[in-house]
Amino acid sequence: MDLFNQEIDVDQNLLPYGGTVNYYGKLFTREQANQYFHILMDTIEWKNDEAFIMGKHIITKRKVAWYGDEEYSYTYSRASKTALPWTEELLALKHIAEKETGTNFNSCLLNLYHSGDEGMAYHSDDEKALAKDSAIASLSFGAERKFLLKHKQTKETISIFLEHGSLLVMKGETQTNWLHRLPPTKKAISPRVNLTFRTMIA
Ligand SMILES: O=C(O)CCC(=O)C(=O)O
Ligand SMILES: [Fe+2]
Repeated sequence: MDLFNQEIDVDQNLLPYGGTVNYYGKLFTREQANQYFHILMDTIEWKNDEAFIMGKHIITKRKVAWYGDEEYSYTYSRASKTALPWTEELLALKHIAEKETGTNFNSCLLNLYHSGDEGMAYHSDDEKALAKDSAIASLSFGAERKFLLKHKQTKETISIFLEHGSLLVMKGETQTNWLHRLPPTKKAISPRVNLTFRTMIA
């Protein structure tokens, strides 16, 4: 699959300690990635995200969607969602992520950032409903954005550029020891779609 990224060592751990993050680079040609981007924009049931933060009901500009094998319920910041059944393209992308990583996934959380104004604050994907220390495969389409990881104790920060049509994997103890965020940026004005394939405990 990695015909375009012969220079990328997918086994290289980008974290110095406390977890494993591998960047696979671009899995698709520009044309294929453009096609997936447009299909996802058009076919996914995008909704503004809701959360309760410090007692306040927040509605984000960023849109989200949640798909899975079953009608999993996913709760964070006291707002819950029920997984929708896979679309044809999501299932195809899930199979590609599974083949690349050698891991099976049963659900996918999608994010749509309309522009560089929208991002995601530091968090770990360590909810109880997720299998502990399971791999998370993150596919990106659209605007290239910076992705940051910060160690919870040492505060050491790692920066990765997520390209159009690329795959990033976080696994092992990454969610236990590291936070991650997608910072807003003045540079990217075009939209970005991100898919994170996950394993929910049935
Ligand atoms: O958009 C991204 O690359 C990160 C998304 C993310 O961290 C999440 O959905 O939990
Ligand atoms: Fe996350």
